[in-house]
Parts: sequence; C-alpha cells; structure tokens
Amino acid sequence: MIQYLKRGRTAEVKSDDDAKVRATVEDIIRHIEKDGDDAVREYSRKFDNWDPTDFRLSRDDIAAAHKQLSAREIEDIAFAQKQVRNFAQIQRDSMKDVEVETYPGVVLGHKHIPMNAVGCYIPGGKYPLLASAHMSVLTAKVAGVKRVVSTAPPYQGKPHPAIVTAMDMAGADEILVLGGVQAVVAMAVGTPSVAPVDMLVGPGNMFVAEAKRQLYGRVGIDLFAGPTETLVIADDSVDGQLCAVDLLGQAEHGPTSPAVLLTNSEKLARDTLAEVERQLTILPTAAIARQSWADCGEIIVCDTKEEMLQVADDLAFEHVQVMTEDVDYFLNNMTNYGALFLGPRTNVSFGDKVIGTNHTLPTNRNARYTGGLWVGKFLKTCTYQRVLTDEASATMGEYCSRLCHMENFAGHGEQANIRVRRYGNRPDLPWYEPVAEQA
Ligand SMILES: NC(=O)c1ccc[n+]([C@@H]2O[C@H](COP(=O)([O-])OP(=O)(O)OC[C@H]3O[C@@H](n4cnc5c(N)ncnc54)[C@H](O)[C@@H]3O)[C@@H](O)[C@H]2O)c1
Ligand SMILES: [Zn+2]
Repeated sequence: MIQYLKRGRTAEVKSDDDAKVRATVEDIIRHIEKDGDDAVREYSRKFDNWDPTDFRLSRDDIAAAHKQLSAREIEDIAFAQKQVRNFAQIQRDSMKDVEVETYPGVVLGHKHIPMNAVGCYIPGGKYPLLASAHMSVLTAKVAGVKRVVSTAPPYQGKPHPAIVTAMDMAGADEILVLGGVQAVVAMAVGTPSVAPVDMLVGPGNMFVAEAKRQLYGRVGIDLFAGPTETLVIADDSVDGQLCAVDLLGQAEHGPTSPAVLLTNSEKLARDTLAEVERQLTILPTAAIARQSWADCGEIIVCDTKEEMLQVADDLAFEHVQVMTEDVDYFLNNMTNYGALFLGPRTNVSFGDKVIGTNHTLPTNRNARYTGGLWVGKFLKTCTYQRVLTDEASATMGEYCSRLCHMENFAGHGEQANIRVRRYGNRPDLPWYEPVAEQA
C-alpha cells in the first residue's frame, strides 16, 4: 500500500503558474526579436537592475575577477573542474565513430561532429551557481565546440567574481553578464551585439527553462532543466537526521523545488518529518527551504521495495538518492531518473559541485526520455555512405525502384532506375517504372 504522510500542493496550482510563466516568456521573446539590444537592456534593467555599457566582459574585467579570489578558492574550482573534465573525456572516448561494410559493396558510417557555437546559461539569481560553469562550458569544450558563449546574471548588483573565474577557467570564449529570459533569447535569436548560437544549454529557474523550451526548434536545447527535484529512497539502514539533511539541502534551491522521501519504514518517515522541522529552525537558508518543503515536500510510505520502485519511476525525478540495504536493486531496475546517488556515503551535493558527473539534469518528468547534460549533447551523430561496386549499386537500385513505386514516388524511383541502367548494365530499362525482376 502507498500512503502519504505528507503531501505537496496540488497540480492545479502548478499549472496555473506554468501558464503565467509561458505568457511572460512569449512577450519577452517577441519584444527582443523586434527591438534587439534595446529590449535586452530594458529587461535587464527591469528584472536585474543591471544596465552596463557593455554586457560582455573584457579580458581586463576577467583578470580583475580572478584577482578577487583567494588561492584556495581557485584551487577548489580547479579541483572540481578536473573531476568534471576527466569524466567528460572518458565519456567522449566511449563514443566511437563507425564505418562498416554492411552489405557486399555498401559502406555505412557515422561520425560525431561538435556544434560550432553554443550558449551556456549559468544561473545566478538566488545563488551564484559557479558549478554550472564547469558543467556546461567545460563539457562543451571537451566535446570540441569552437565558440562557447557563457552568461550569468549579475549577483547582488555586479558580475560575480567566482562565476566569471570558473567560466574563464572552463574555457569560455565570450563572457556576458546577463540573466534570465533576456540572456537566452539574445544568444538564440542574436542581436547586433551578440552573434547567435546553435544550441542553448544549462539549468535555470522556470523562466529560463520555459524560454529554452519556446526557442527549441530555432536553436537546439540540451534538455528541460528547471527547478531542482530530489527524491530520497531510504529504509531503516539510515536515520531521519541524514534524510532530513539530504531533503533540505536540495529544497534550499528555490521555493518550487520538491524534496520527497520515499520509504518502507513508517518510523523513518516520522523521524524525518520531525527532523525536518527541527533543522528548519537552524538552517541559514530556511526561508526558501521552508516554503518549498511546505508547498512541494512529500513523505511517501510504501510496504515493499517493488512499490517504492514503481513510485520512483512514476515520479521520474531529477535526483534520486538511494540509501537502502540493497541499493543495486534500484540501479538495476529503475528506468526514469536524471542521476542516481547510491549509498549514504555520497549525496546530491557531491554531484552538484565536485564529484565529476554533470549536474544539469532533466526535471518535470523529462527523465522519461532523456538523461542529463553530457559531452554527447554537444555532438551531432551524422551518417554517411558510399557504394563501392557496380553490382551493389544495381542491387540497391532494383529494390529501391520497387519500394519507391509502392509509395508513388516516380522521381525517387528514377534516381534508382538510372543507377540500375548504368551500373547494372540494363540500358533498356524504362523511365519511371519499377524495375522488374530479371528473368
Ligand atoms: N535542473 C538542473 O539541472 C538544475 C541545476 C542547478 C540549478 N537548477 C535550478 O536553477 C534555478 C536557478 O534559479 P535562480 O532564480 O536562482 O537563477 P536564474 O539565473 O535561473 O534566474 C534569475 C533570472 O530570472 C529572471 N527573472 C526573475 N524573476 C522574473 C520574472 N518575474 N519574470 C521574468 N524573469 C524573471 C531574472 O532576469 C534573473 O536574472 C533554480 O530553480 C535551481 O533549482 C536546476
Ligand atoms: Zn542542488
């Protein structure tokens, strides 16, 4: 049986919010398409109170940002980037180009081609999320993207030195200080001051995520990476204190970030509920976490691990932290998740900041069809083919001719027929008719 010890707010409230966000974003896109840089500047002033002469940082600005960080801070960023770069490179190396003779005389292949230009959004509204610079910029560079534009909103009224430094250390080619919808639209549509990119990547709040969704098709997007979600799957092998820390640690992202405990232990459920209340009295970011816990937090109690698996797959959450006796049961059987965190020694914060897997992950049940950002998202897998022999050309041509005819494609059919005529030595084949089998 599946019971709720605590429920989040209803889906109707959420869909009402979604409609408002959609309309806001539509307006901003239309306005920037029409008025370019002037509109970008207007929204930057309105939402971020930010109106510099140039949204792009100079080499001097970037050097000045580096100087504001301590040696320790630089080393910490370098450590995290080393882990992310290393794993991204291992993933890149696992992707092989192929070229195979698939039929006598027929050679098919594919190669992975990096995109030419991408725009990386680094969130910075509530927190200066410098880790996103490693996740987006650095991964794009490992993939071989030539032009990587990176942007973050001003933080407390100015460019955040650690974000700028992390972007630069990750290899960004252009650094903008621009936030929200105006930033992603400027990069996607292009303005006189920002050349357009081919794909937008990176997480963001619901405005940023919705803007990427609406721009999809004109540019590529990596995935729908909206407000953070965390699911903790736990049993009596861990305690309520640990579960509460891991729920609130991610609930602090924002007021719409769900944190859910899924357990087969009613005792753990009750202990966690009490611990969450206690920790909310001491957590420095409790103002945000309290609201997200009240609105979106849930505690679900199941009888069996099979039920837990079913609930977890239905939720298809971004982060799934498994702290049960048999963590491999979930690794082997779960099908919908952004990233898994197995066992109590690791946690979502390690993944967010330092361990090396990418933290830009699908939210809003998009994990049903995609994993998170990774080096492969910056590569286009493109096929090619050649036919090496006259015989193979004639054989494919004969089949193709008849298949085209079944679809009423006369022109396609003739593309095949002319090959059969020339390479199959059948000069008398009629035009626009399916090739008959030879007697
Ligand atoms: N899914 C993932 O992989 C992942 C990873 C990390 C962070 N996140 C999420 O990223 C988000 C970061 O959000 P944030 O708000 O701190 O920073 P943000 O940079 O995403 O958004 C700030 C911008 O939002 C715009 N904005 C604010 N209010 C607006 C309004 N009413 N209308 C239009 N635009 C408005 C402003 O221009 C501002 O620059 C969080 O929700 C967090 O959960 C997701
Ligand atoms: Zn997080």
